[in-house]
Amino acid sequence: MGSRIYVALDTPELAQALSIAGRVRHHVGGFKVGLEFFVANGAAGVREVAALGLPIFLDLKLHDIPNTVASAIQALHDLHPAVLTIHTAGGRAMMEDAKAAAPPGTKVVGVTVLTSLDGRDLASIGVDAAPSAQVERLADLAAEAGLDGIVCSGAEVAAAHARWKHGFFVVPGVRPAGGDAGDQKRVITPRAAVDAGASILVIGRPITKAEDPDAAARAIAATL
Ligand SMILES: O=C(O)c1cc(=O)[nH]c(=O)n1[C@@H]1O[C@H](COP(=O)(O)O)[C@@H](O)[C@H]1O
Repeated sequence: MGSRIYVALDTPELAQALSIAGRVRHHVGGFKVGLEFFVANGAAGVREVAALGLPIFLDLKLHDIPNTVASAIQALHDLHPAVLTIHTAGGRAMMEDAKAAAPPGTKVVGVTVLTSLDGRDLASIGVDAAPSAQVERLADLAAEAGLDGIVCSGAEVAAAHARWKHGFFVVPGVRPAGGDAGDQKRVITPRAAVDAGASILVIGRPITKAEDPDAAARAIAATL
């Protein structure tokens, strides 16, 4: 299989996204474009990144009533992303309708507990569970709803994988040993994430903010 590394092109600047993508493309498995890129550049921008020839992970983290989420996914149909995100917190009916609305071949994955949150953050929004327990609960719900997999931190992926053998597990919050966590609270090294069962790794700043993004991507790939 190709590299498990998806680079998060987190910028609203199309030229900058294309420049980084072009530099790293031989050492990564795909490109993730998220909210800031999509708001600024829309579907046309996504097509330009897709033209580089690697799979696209469209990270819109949709979270709304079922009809609105399903309609938004239908409106994205001709982009055919390899991976598309929604929030599991939208509930079972929303997840079912999202999956039904997605193009065949698109993996619809549900974000569980954002990697920028810890147990105290969950308590502050009224979730009386540790991140690990909450991820397991939401993973079960995502599997029941027919999603393809989930997004979770490296700390939870082994337990989630044990419960859901054929699930697709996306792990962000990935930092090479000693790397700056920034706003991430639940981080893991690339190697440990793969060993724990990650299907793909989402890596942004450790590659995109490096002086030489291609060298950074190569160095991370060499640890896998
Ligand atoms: O769905 C995601 O990709 C995601 C989920 C999550 O829980 N945490 C998380 O960081 N992400 C994304 O993963 C990327 C992480 O970027 P870096 O922290 O720069 O590596 C960003 O694009 C986030 O939007």
